[in-house]
Amino acid sequence: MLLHFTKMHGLGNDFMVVDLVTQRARLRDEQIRALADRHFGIGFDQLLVVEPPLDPDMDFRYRIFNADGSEVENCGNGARCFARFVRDQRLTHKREIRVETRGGPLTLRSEDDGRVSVDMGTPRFAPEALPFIADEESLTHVLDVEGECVTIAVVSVGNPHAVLRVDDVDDAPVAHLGPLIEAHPRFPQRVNVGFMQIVSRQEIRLRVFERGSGETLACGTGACAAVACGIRQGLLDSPVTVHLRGGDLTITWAGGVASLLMTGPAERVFDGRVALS
Ligand SMILES: N[C@H](CCC[C@H](N)C(=O)O)C(=O)O
Repeated sequence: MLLHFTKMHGLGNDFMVVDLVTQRARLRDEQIRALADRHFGIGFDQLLVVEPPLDPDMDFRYRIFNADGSEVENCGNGARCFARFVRDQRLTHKREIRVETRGGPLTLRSEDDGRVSVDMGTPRFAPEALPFIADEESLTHVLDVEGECVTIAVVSVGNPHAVLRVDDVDDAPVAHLGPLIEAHPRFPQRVNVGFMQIVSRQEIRLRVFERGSGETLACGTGACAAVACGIRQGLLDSPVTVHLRGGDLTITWAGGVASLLMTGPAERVFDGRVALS
């Protein structure tokens, strides 16, 4: 079968987006991994799948698969591209849609200036929310990484994140510590790893080694996670500008049970068709 898809990106975090509302297809893990390959396939950080909702109160089901084929709970940059895609494809005319994900419901709003605002829900710091193996909830935790003691903060924004502070993201040990923390045994379902440099109380620089995809140019849930941890530790004041390698996001959070709000761009690159074996 020929599968129609659209290649999109949010600040260089790139996606293959597939409409399975008007198309019928089942994608197996090995097919997703093959399509993710940047040399022998299409190449993407995540595959985003649009499906009819299971809950009639929702507009769509939003499924997310990493480059390694693992299905995950949330994808912030992808949510903005999802919102643009369903309107471009005339699957909805609504400006504001509610979508169901494995990590819970999201509200996506397409703004007049072409950007998309996403209500990312309430951050959860309890270790069991990630899951993360720890004796108690704490502002930070010390992780033994091959004999090196690494101080991290942990948070779930639907998907799990560990956030480290670094003096300068440009020489942060992303390639070394990223995979070691991603697969650390205290994270039974692995974890996304953020390296945060605090520039001021309302500005950070951030690099993210993503679970199942490696370092990406930007990570929306990673930006939300870093800001939530920084505000909770009294280091940041909302709203925060997050400088990622692919561009900037604005993250707002009033604390407590308030939602994290993210606003940023969503770009289409090309449409294509791929033969599924
Ligand atoms: N790039 C996505 C994050 C994907 C999360 C995925 N790497 C996971 O395993 O949770 C974002 O913009 O939020």
